[in-house]
Amino acid sequence: MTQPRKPEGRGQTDDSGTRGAVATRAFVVSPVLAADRRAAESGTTPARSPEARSEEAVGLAEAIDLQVVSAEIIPVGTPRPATLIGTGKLDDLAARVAEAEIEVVIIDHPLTPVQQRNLEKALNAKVLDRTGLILEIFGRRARTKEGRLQVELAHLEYQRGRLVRSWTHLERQRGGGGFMGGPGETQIEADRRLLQDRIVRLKRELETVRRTRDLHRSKRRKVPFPIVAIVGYTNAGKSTLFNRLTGAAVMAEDMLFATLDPTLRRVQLPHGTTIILSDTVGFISDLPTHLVAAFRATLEEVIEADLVIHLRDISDPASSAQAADVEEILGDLGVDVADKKHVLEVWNKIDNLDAEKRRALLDGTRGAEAPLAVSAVTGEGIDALLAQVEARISGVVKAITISLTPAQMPLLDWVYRNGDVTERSDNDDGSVTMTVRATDAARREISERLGSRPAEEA
Ligand SMILES: Nc1nc2c(ncn2[C@@H]2O[C@H](COP(=O)(O)OP(=O)(O)OP(=O)(O)O)[C@@H](O)[C@H]2O)c(=O)[nH]1
Ligand SMILES: [Mg+2]
Repeated sequence: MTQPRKPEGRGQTDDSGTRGAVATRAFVVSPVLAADRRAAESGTTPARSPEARSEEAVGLAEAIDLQVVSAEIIPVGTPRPATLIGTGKLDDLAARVAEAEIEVVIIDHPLTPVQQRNLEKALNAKVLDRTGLILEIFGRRARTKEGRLQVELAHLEYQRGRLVRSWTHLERQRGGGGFMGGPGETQIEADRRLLQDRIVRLKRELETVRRTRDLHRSKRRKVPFPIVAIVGYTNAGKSTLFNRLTGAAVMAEDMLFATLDPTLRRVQLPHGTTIILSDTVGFISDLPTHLVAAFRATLEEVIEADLVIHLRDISDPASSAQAADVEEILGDLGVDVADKKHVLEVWNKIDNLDAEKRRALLDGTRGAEAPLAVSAVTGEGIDALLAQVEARISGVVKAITISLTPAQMPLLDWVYRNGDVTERSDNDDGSVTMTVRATDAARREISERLGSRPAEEA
């Protein structure tokens, strides 16, 4: 068995309980199944080491202010259906849980409801699996009404999935004389209906909130500025970069899922192009599917973005596994990650690398197609990033020259609001000729409204 490890870094919790209230003491247990290990070693996807996974689980636990007393990796040969972990290891764990006065045990592996219940009994502590933990974090972070509703919905869907599973399980057990003494079939049916009712009600409420937001969005969409969305694994430095580029003060913390609700800000690029920059929720491996689905609507900023910045923490040893996870989720959202014109990969935290690694990395990033390397903290590479973003966006924003006849003057105000007017001359015949910089969408609309195809400039 692996040595219990005292986690370092990140610690916003300590023994003295700096937050006044006494922190809840927790163990983080990462079961490593022999089958999972073999799959990882056969290497179809970039693998994370069990240590990296464990460290991430500690970060997740700390994100809900648990005081992680110990983190350990437990190899599991054959998973036990009742408890996942074998009896000997479980007894050993239970003794240490009691001794260290642990209230919560995080098991970084999916648990069936039965396993969760049995483990709670055996350990005499609350047990949360990875999905439960992530849902917990999201529940705490949600700020907007929509965010809260989305998390609640994901929670209910998660519960429903588990109810169904345990129900099937019990049905299989029927006649076998009561297995775990769980709720009876009718009770579960009733629970399920109750859940279903709440899900339906919640979805309706969410729909109302979304309609209002869509209204705001379509108003914003008329604004001629292209949207650039920063996405990436949780803790990659998205908010730090966002703050650096916008001068805003969005919460950037060494904490997983510091950002939940998307934040938008207007930014002016060096050559005058204005963009709307969006900071979004971080991604994580094994992100519960309910959660991805629930956040789909908020992630529409990403789906609709004119440019997606995929920010990676290149100093994290798990960086390539994280990038693979992010690309998978982006793909699920309908973003074509292979389209390098649309998705710009940026390597962050280069200040964290030692000189040798850094040189090796930067030598590899010289080519035109190579990712940009930056440090959101020191500001290194940021000018090059801005130039790159502007170059990409200039393909989206183009200048057009239009003329409004005196009869079309009522449209003048609209043009000003929907484009960036860079030149204007008022002609003797009462018409107005102007040069307008506008996005693809806005240009289309201008030509529709004017009933003519405006001349496009380079
Ligand atoms: N050394 C170094 N640290 C950085 C850099 N960029 C961000 N960080 C740190 O990384 C941690 C996470 O930064 P955030 O900006 O909150 O990351 P995020 O991607 O927004 O995270 P979530 O919102 O939780 O998904 C913070 O402690 C930052 O100070 C960088 O370029 N170099
Ligand atoms: Mg953030």
